[in-house]
Amino acid sequence: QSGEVAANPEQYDESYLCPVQVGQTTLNLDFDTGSADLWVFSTLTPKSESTGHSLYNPSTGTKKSGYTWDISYGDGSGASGTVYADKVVVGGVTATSQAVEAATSVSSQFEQDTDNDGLLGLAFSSINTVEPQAQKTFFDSVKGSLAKPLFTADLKKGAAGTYDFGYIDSSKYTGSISYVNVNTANGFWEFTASGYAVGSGSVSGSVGDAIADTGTTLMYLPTTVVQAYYNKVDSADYDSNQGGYTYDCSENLPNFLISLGGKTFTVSGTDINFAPVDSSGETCFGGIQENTGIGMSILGDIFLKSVFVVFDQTQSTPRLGFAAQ
Ligand SMILES: O=C([C@@H]1CCCNC1)N1CCCCC1
Repeated sequence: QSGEVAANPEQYDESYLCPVQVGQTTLNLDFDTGSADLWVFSTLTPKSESTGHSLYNPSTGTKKSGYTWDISYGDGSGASGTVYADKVVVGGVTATSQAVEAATSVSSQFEQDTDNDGLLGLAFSSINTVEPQAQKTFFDSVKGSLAKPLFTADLKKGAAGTYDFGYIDSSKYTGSISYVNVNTANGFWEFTASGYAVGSGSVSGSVGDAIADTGTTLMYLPTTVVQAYYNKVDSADYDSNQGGYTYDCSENLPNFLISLGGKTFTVSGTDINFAPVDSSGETCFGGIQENTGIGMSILGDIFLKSVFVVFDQTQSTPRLGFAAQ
C-alpha cells in the first residue's frame, strides 16, 4: 500500500496537523519524527482537559490490559494514559491493529491547543514509552506492507504540505536527493550535519550532530553558529525573558545555508522570521535558536519547510534524503 495525507499548518507554522482515522473517528494529529508514541485525546481524558478537542472512543478498540504510557517532551509538555489496539488510517494507508495510546491526563500546553488532538510519533519504536512492552509506531506497523519502506515530508510555509507513505513523488522536489546515514542509537532520525554559512557564500565549520524533527517548530543549533547568525542582524539580541534571540520585526533576516550529504541547502531569511513576541508586532522571535541543554541540534519546521525529506528504511542502515523544494 501507499498514501498521502495533508499537513495543515497552525498559526505561525507552530505545528502541522494531519487528519487521521483512529477507530471510527477522524482526529487532527501532529506527526512527530522526534518521538515514537501515537497518543490521542479520548473519552477517558478529563472533560476539564479535553474541551474543544476531537476524542477517540476506546470502545471500538481492544484494551491492552495492564499497559500504560507516560511521555514528557523537551519543551516540558507531556501526557499519559492507557493503551488500546485499533484501526488507524493515514492517507489510505491502514494499520489494522495499531497501538493507540488514549490519554487520561494531558499537560496545559496540549489542553490549550484545541486544534491538536494528539501526536503520531515517527521516530524509532525503541523510544516508545508504553510499559510493560514498547509498541510499534504507525510507520513500523505498516512498513512491511508499503510499496517502499519509507515516508516523505513536504512541509510548507503558511500552506498545506504533505506526508507520503511508501513512495517518493518526484514532482515535490527539484534537483537530486542528497542522503546521509542515520544513527538510531538514541531513537531519533539523527545524523551529522556539515558546514554552514550566514547570508551567502561558501559553507565552512560544522553544525554537527542533529536530528530531523517535524514536531519541533524552530531550529536549535550550536551557540557558535547562532551567534554568527545574529551578528548579521543589527537589532538582534538575546532576551532572557523571551528565552531566545529577538530582533525588530522590520529588519530583514539573512539566509542560512547548511550542507547535508554534500549538498548545500538555503533556509531563506523570510522563513527564519518566526513570529512577533506580542501583539504590538514590533519585536520578533527568531526561528534559529541555541541548542543549549538539548545535547544535539534540532532541524525543526523552520528548516523542514525549505526542503523535501525522505525518511528512508529501504536499507539496513536508515537514511535521510534531502532535496530542495
Ligand atoms: O521532546 C522532544 C521534541 C519535542 C517536540 C516534539 N518532538 C520531540 N525532544 C526533541 C529531541 C530531543 C529530545 C527532546
